[in-house]
Amino acid sequence: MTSSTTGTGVALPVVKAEHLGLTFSTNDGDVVALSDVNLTIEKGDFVSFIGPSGCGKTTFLRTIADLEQPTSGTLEINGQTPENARKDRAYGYVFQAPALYPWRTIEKNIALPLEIMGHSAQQQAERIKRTMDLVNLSGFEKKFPWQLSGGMQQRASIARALAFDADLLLMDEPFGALDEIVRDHLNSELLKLWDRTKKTICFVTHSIPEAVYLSTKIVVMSPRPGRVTDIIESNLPRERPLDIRETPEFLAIAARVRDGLRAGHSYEEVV
Ligand SMILES: Nc1ncnc2c1ncn2[C@@H]1O[C@H](COP(=O)(O)OP(=O)(O)OP(=O)(O)O)[C@@H](O)[C@H]1O
Repeated sequence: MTSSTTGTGVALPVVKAEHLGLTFSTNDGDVVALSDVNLTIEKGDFVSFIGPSGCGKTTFLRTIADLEQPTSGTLEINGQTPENARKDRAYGYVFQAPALYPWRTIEKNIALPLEIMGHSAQQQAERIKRTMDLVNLSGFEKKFPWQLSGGMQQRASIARALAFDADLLLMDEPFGALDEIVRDHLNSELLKLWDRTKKTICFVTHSIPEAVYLSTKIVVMSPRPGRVTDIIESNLPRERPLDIRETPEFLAIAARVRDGLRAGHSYEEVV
């Protein structure tokens, strides 16, 4: 893996966007998905992106993952271009829907990218065991996706993304389709996993409580064109029981996120 420190040993930001813009050319004209986005994400940050539909959250994640190409500005991942970071397997990606192959067992789903990367059977088995443990799915290796609940399937997708052993995890509304109780549970598991693995996480959400509960940094975005309207640093402790959501400190951060969304004239659209 390419070094992510400068020559002087100073850690490089994991993500650095400067004046980043992305305009899609469509038959109906140009769509400005991202405009003048400036953002630095440091190693170990848990960054949530919140904003109404169409403000460019997914596009930003996809640009980090080299699935979309910026049309202006610069974007570096560990000091590299997105293309080189992708080749370096710098990130794991978790999609909104679990996207597991129904004809493969959970362990075979996790193994697939490892097979493609040429890992030996023993390496695959080790990684499958480690990541299944991390997401509390041990014992379900031989099950098929359709034999698991929605929350368990999403945990399996997280295990698959973790199996790359990348330091950066990109998560696009991974719990959006789950009911609130399952979501609470997975949020608290994800925080523990983040704490144990020291990964950097970029997390897209529509939920203010979810963003505040999870993040060290909350990026508030606004649409037409997609831009960053506020970046809120959270001073909540790293260890967060679920009832932290009732504390004045938590509510104060949530109020600031809400204000940021209102300032972008978009609050009414956020659920
Ligand atoms: N491939 C594409 N071609 C043209 N326009 C696109 C494309 N992908 C996204 N867009 C447009 O770019 C804008 C940003 O879309 P994006 O999916 O990033 O928003 P989002 O904030 O993630 O929305 P949501 O919360 O609904 O997922 C939208 O106006 C969308 O219609």
